[in-house]
Amino acid sequence: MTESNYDLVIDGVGVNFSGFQAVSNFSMVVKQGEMRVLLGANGAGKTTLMDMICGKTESTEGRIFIGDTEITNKPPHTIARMGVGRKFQIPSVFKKLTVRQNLSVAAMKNTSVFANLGSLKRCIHLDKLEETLELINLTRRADELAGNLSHGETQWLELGLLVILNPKIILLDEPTAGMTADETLKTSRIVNDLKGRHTIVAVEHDMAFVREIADKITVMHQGKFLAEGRIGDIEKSQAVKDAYLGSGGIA
Ligand SMILES: Nc1ncnc2c1ncn2[C@@H]1O[C@H](COP(=O)(O)OP(=O)(O)OP(=O)(O)O)[C@@H](O)[C@H]1O
Repeated sequence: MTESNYDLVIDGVGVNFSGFQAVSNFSMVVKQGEMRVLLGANGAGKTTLMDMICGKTESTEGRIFIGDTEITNKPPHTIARMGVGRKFQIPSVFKKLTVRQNLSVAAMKNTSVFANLGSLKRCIHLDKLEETLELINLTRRADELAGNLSHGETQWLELGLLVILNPKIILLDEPTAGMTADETLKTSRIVNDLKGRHTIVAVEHDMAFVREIADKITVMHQGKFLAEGRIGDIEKSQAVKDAYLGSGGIA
């Protein structure tokens, strides 16, 4: 695998939970730098698919690759080291540390760039830290305790903790859940900034947000692939309307 070619390839994956087939023969390819949204009704298998990509759930069929490197059923820490980062909805920030300290602690985990901090590496570290603060809109809140941040700001910090590790692939679980309209808009700007630099897969229900960020959408239904395309195609798809959105179409 080369640094310039690391499409996320999901080839016929499935998982059977003691007789219940939650995901079945599901395939998709996400191009390097692409922003892909996963849509589907409750129980469609989106979270289970994300769990298989990051190693939290073992698949019982199929294979997953980053470029040419197979990651199927490797332990989560190995998959993380191979460049897959996931942001869950529940924040894991240190509330008693400042925003800057939180990012600094996270950056230290990136042994490839920041280990054995010499003066040059310390400079890289500081540059990356300031760049990340800027990206997540928290430069002016950098010295605030993380425990004092709003819900939206906490989610952005959480994203920053991921981005500072420079993952190839970023998995986002409903990144705008619980956010105000203004926070949702700012989040779409952050995600759009990340496009091209990272390959992103997001599970998201907020269609206004999806319209802002998605390059392409993949729709799942009852654990299976249902449709894929640009938002216009998905909005027009009768299969999607029938299976997921109901006769009312996309909200
Ligand atoms: N560990 C498990 N054991 C048994 N069944 C499971 C397990 N995890 C998920 N399921 C089932 O698999 C199906 C898919 O669940 P999943 O959470 O992936 O759907 P989803 O598309 O993410 O839904 P939502 O939008 O509600 O989060 C559901 O029927 C769920 O109950």
